[in-house]
Amino acid sequence: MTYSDIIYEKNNGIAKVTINRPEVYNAFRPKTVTEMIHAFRDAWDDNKIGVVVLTGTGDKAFCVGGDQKDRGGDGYSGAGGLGNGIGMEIEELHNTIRNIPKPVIAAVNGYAIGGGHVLHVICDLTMASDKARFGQVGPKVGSYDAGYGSAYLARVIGEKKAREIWFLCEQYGAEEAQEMGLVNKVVPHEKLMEETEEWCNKILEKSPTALKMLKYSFNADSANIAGITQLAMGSLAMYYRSEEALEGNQAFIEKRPADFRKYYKG
Ligand SMILES: CC(C)(COP(=O)(O)OP(=O)(O)OC[C@H]1O[C@@H](n2cnc3c(N)ncnc32)[C@H](O)[C@@H]1OP(=O)(O)O)[C@@H](O)C(=O)NCCC(=O)NCCSC(=O)CCC(=O)c1ccccc1C(=O)O
Repeated sequence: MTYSDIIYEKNNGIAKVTINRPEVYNAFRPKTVTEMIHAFRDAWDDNKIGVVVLTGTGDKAFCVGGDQKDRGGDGYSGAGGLGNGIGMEIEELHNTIRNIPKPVIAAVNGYAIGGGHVLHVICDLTMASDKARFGQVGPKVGSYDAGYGSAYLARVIGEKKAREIWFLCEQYGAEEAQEMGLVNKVVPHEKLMEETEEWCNKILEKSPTALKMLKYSFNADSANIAGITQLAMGSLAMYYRSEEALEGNQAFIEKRPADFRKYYKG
């Protein structure tokens, strides 16, 4: 596969997947997601690779979720049978990052927002630049991730904080994210890749089979969330087709606040 939306590199046991759409803050479209799945599967298949790094191009954003300009009344533009009706194979990508039997490190170099935030949550470890910003925006733009994005987030940081993140849609700096257990380590922005590679090399000194079984064990305890994710993505596909969801999407594109008040009926 020739990649246009990502950069995929392999070096000394480390595979690096870089989302490469800086003009939209590394938002993903259907093609981006398909390319990411392909790259993660290659890293899975390659026995010389022991660890995968996920990051974004530039110093503005890691990833800000789905490309809102690619979304309309039928969900994202790749509409078809794959992807549970959403129009992109995001559920498959989430499961691939979860199930690849090698540690995946998110190197968060800027905004990790919306579906981009969900990606770092699913990764095994998160290394954050001191300039990184974290948050969910779904309810502001007529969207949600009620699978790993909420249920697994609550496992990671606890129910109260997870609910706050989704219900208030605020942003959190790197230090605050570390305090709530959302990231493992915060480093100076310019040292992000150096420090991430140091962790990769520490991991590569360990037994790959032990690491694989440990990842399976950690995953087993939250494996039911794969089922919740199926339901969540199926319901999201239906929600995307509603007037209420479209209002959020249109408001973002038109750079105006969404008017959701009219949907509080009674
Ligand atoms: C990321 C922001 C907080 C950055 O704000 P700011 O610094 O003020 O910069 P902006 O001027 O807003 O943005 C700069 C530039 O980037 C464009 N852009 C930003 N985000 C997106 C995007 N998601 N899609 C397309 N383009 C984007 C923006 O338009 C500007 O370009 P101009 O040409 O200058 O206009 C802020 O931008 C922000 O909040 N962005 C919205 C992010 C967003 O809506 N993400 C999707 C949320 S959906 C979700 O959270 C749950 C759903 C989910 O996870 C999911 C599940 C299944 C499939 C898909 C998704 C999914 O993520 O959509």
